[in-house]
Amino acid sequence: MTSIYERITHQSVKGEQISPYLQKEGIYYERWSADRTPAFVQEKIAFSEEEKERLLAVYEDDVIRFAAQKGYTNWDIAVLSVDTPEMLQKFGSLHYHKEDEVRVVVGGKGVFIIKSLQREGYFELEVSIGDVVVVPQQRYHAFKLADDRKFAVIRLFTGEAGSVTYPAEDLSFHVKG
Ligand SMILES: CSCCC(=O)C(=O)O
Ligand SMILES: [Fe+2]
Ligand code: NI
Repeated sequence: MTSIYERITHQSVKGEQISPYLQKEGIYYERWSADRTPAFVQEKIAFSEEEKERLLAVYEDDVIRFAAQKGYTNWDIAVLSVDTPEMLQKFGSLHYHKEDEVRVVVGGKGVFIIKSLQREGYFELEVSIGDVVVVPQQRYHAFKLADDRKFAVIRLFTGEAGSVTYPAEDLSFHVKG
């Protein structure tokens, strides 16, 4: 269930407060139907290439519509878990991109840690299957797994470079909070 936790104020934001909160923070958010998830997504941590293709296929119509609507030109699927320490390390470090970070959650749960526009510090956005999130270019953020230790997303890009990661410096940031 989507939720927000403000690290500085220790406030939580849930339910219908989520959309207005993210709008004020400049984070695009929408919900897609999550009732199309193939059974293997719940049962496994790592997916075969064939399973990744199957997962992309069940979202393909929505992905094509969304890409056309927002001008994204290509997409792929990324699966993070305790079995992908290098990706966890890379995305767990504070960073930004020079294009939007566009993620459709198609498996598991995850936490985006995003630098607030409204106040000092960072807020944590926990997302799950069906959540669509766009972290705008240049925005400082990081990522960590949630309690079910795996996270599968469809990533949409505007350029061939994909989402190149640029390290960000902020001494007040700690991925654990
Ligand atoms: C793998 S989705 C979220 C992690 C992230 O910040 C990124 O992909 O750049
Ligand atoms: Fe990122
Ligand atoms: Ni520290």
